[in-house]
Amino acid sequence: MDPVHQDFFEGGAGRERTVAANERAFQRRWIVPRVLRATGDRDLRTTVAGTPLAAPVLVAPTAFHRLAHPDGETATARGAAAVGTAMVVSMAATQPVEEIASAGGPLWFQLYPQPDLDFTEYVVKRAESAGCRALVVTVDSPVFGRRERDLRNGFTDLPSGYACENMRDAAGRVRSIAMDATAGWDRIAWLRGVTGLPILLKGILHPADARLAVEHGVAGVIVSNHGGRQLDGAIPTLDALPAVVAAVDGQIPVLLDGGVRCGTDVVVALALGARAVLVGRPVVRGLAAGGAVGVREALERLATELDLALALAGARRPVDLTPDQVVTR
Ligand SMILES: Cc1cc2nc3c(=O)[nH]c(=O)nc-3n(C[C@H](O)[C@H](O)[C@H](O)COP(=O)(O)O)c2cc1C
Ligand SMILES: CCCCC(=O)C(=O)O
Repeated sequence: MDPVHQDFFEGGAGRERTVAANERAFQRRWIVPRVLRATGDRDLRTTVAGTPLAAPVLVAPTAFHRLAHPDGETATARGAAAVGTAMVVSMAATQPVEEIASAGGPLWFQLYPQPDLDFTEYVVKRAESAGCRALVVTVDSPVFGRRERDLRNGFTDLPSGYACENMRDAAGRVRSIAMDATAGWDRIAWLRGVTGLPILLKGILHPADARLAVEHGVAGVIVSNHGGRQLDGAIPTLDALPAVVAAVDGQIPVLLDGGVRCGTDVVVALALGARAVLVGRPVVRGLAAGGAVGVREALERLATELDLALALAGARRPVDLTPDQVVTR
């Protein structure tokens, strides 16, 4: 891969403290196994916002897949479909959502709220018509994070020949993605009026925001700091998870992304109350290394490791894990 593009995929904001801390937070947790109780077949399946998943690991929305592999987002979607999980298509995808949907697996669509409401509605309708089953609204990006690697590399836009295909307006012109600092909670209420799709908010870290999310009738929240690409110094997601879980009090599912790299990481997040996790960079790395097969192998490996870790932790199903099975040292 072009090292400039690799820096885009791997990098984060500022001094990349949060990028590093997301992974480190998992290293500080230890699993306390239970014994002699997880009898019978294990079952990794779960359902989130109406979408059944073979395992509680989804593909996080990440931008610009054609820069990682010529087959782009379509390959990622094929890899996800092969393992029976959902892919969240980024608004900054380099292929049209209709084409990505041809892979056949369940898709959700990630939206950056745009200041042009008519255009926002147009994009949402398009995702809906393409068969996307949920809308993931990214709320941690009122402005764009300062990515030092990209600034140093002069990487400010897609190279020519590539476009954010889902940013085409009705006239076929590609708009640039705006970060909308004017979007408030009323925008979520507005979105609920323009789509019947379940809405999940991505980028919740504060328990008070989690409660507001419940009050605004969303179908779920994703505890996320955008993989450390927005606010450098933001709390590691695993550290933020317990308070968010307590705040929503079982009313909606809580998902988490950031730093999930292996099956035991998934066990820790589930035990602390996440319904499912999403993975960003591991999927991009799989895509870069081997296209659809690489994505499939990265996700299969996580599912296999999760199955093994569940068995050894004494859980038959993800919901059997309990918070007392994780300690912090
Ligand atoms: C290269 C890259 C591009 C991303 N693009 C988007 C995006 O378009 N929309 C979005 O909501 N999040 C985006 N994210 C954030 C991811 O959805 C997710 O929060 C993060 O990658 C999870 O952390 P992980 O990479 O450690 O798994 C991006 C992350 C990366 C690494
Ligand atoms: C305008 C592209 C946004 C991509 C993104 O969210 C990221 O790189 O983290």
